[in-house]
Amino acid sequence: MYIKELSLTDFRNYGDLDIKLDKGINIFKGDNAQGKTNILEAIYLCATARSHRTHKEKEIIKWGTEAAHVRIRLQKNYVEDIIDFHLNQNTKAVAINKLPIAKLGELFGCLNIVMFSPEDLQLIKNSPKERRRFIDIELCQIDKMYYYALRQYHKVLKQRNLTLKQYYMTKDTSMIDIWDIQLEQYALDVIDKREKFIEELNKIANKIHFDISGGKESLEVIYEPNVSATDYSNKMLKYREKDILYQNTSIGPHRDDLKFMINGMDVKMYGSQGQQRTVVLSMKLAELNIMKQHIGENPVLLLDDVLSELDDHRQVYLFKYTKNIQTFITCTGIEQSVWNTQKIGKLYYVKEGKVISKDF
Ligand SMILES: Nc1ncnc2c1ncn2[C@@H]1O[C@H](COP(=O)(O)OP(=O)(O)OP(=O)(O)O)[C@@H](O)[C@H]1O
Repeated sequence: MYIKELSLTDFRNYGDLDIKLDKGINIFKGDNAQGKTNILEAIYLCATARSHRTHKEKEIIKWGTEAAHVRIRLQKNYVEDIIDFHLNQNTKAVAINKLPIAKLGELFGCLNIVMFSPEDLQLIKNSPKERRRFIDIELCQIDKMYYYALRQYHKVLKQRNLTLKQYYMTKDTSMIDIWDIQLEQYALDVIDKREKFIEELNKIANKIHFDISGGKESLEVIYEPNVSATDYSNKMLKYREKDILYQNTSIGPHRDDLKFMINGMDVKMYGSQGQQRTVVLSMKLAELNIMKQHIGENPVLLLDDVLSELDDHRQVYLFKYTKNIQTFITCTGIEQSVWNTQKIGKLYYVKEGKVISKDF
């Protein structure tokens, strides 16, 4: 799939923007704080209904205006889709082909993206939350049932935690029992789907990593569920007293993690910075590959200021695996390796929320 056209209205530092995009590589070049990442954020919003960098979505509305709007015209294998994302002070609304969707989850799978930014390079060192986010963003895009299970899981979890907080007044466990029955069904679904996904990811990331490391390193991606599906109900009962005491649910997939091993060594503890970066690159490329297999066409790749963080060798691999994929690159300067090895489709100069394009 590829994005043919992007229009922004009162989005971040853009008033009105309407740009046509290339099927191949689109580069957005400009100094810091000019609006390059804002473009990728708009695309990300149309894929996930969320911003990749803020939970306070009202921040995206251009200062001094009332509402922000993004429109994407998307070409898929056989059809053209239009995605409209609208945000005002009170509501967020999405329409696909001019028909408003009732639930934001319906958007998942319409535009598939993989984003790679310098923060991702910290994936291994960062908190488990970031690693869960990595799994969730990918899985939600390829499996709508996962999205619903995860959403329901978090909704019920919130209710259970609220009930735990009220326990000291009510001394009633019947409500906790009710939440536990519901929670179990969603938890097991989430664990099962994560398990299968990591198994697939592991196989592909291993091959890619082996290739990038010149056959020297064997990567293993290990799913570390906080609790296995078979132990789930027993552990929930066992930890209930503790949960009541701490007023929080201590067991479940909201505490899952991932572990990375190279030739049997824990990368988080012992890996060099270079090894950690290569693992993340392998993971991202595996992510692209899995998405392609599941949706039957290439997703769109967003590279936010990440090229300058990758050495020539890693850049070569990145581009080797992303041929024929529509790619958006933001940068302050263009790496020589890109000029030398890549056919650039369009180059955009970004300055103070204005964009000037140059065709190749
Ligand atoms: N709601 C908003 N209204 C108007 N301008 C905004 C809003 N939110 C952010 N900006 C402006 O957008 C600019 C930042 O844009 P962006 O994050 O895309 O920068 P960038 O070009 O990617 O920079 P860098 O290279 O530093 O990452 C800043 O000038 C900021 O003041």
